[in-house]
Amino acid sequence: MSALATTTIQDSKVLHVCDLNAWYGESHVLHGVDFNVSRGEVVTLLGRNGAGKSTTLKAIVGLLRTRKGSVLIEGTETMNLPSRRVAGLGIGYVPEDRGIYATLTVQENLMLPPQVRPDGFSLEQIFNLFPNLKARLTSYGDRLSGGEQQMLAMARVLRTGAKFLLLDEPTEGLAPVIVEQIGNMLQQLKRQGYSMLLVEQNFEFAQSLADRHYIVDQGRVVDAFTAASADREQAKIRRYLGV
Ligand SMILES: Nc1ncnc2c1ncn2[C@@H]1O[C@H](COP(=O)(O)OP(=O)(O)OP(=O)(O)O)[C@@H](O)[C@H]1O
Repeated sequence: MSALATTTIQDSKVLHVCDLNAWYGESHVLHGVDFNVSRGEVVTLLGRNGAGKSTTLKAIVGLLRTRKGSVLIEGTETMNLPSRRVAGLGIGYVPEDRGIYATLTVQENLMLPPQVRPDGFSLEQIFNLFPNLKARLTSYGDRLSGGEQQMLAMARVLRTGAKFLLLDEPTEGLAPVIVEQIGNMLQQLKRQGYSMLLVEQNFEFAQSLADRHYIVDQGRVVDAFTAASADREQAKIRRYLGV
């Protein structure tokens, strides 16, 4: 067996990405991305449109398979694992489009993905965290507001037992009051020990949650900030984001 297939390292990192390259067809989009997430941490990937943030998430979970480099999840090298095995390591991905099935009800959408760990959220825990979903249980996916779809998408991965969440722009297109609700829910999950990798355009939202931030530009990580240094260097970060 190759060294890659058998690598398992015990440390406090839930994610260790090293020299990640990825392609869409001939188009080389990620050029050696390096970063990590420790257990219980909330880490953001910030950057301008087209910088490569969503592509980084897709390459990590194996939805984009034309890739090279190393992605250790919970110490296990995943580059040669099928997506099903990657999910089994306890990683839950919420894509930018939220992936809600329009012709299935809220309950059917919730129950669709298989449980990957025994200690996923029960329906009761889901309704405690997302009370709106209880009232909408029999509504079809296409009848939900953007905020309800985002909550359903998050609830669905929590039910699977995933403890490490990859969230692609969870606040995109949502009203400020809903953004605040989603921020509160993510804070609760953080207090419960969930690790999160968050792609965000909304720096204020990212700042309210994250322990650390990475700046992605042209398919590379070009800078990194702790929460404290991000407070001091807001002007520099805004320049990176072009805002
Ligand atoms: N399916 C695809 N096929 C070809 N090129 C793509 C595809 N998806 C994204 N790209 C290109 O890859 C590059 C990185 O895109 P990516 O979506 O990762 O950026 P991003 O940082 O997430 O920004 P955004 O917020 O705009 O999605 C961009 O140049 C984009 O045009």
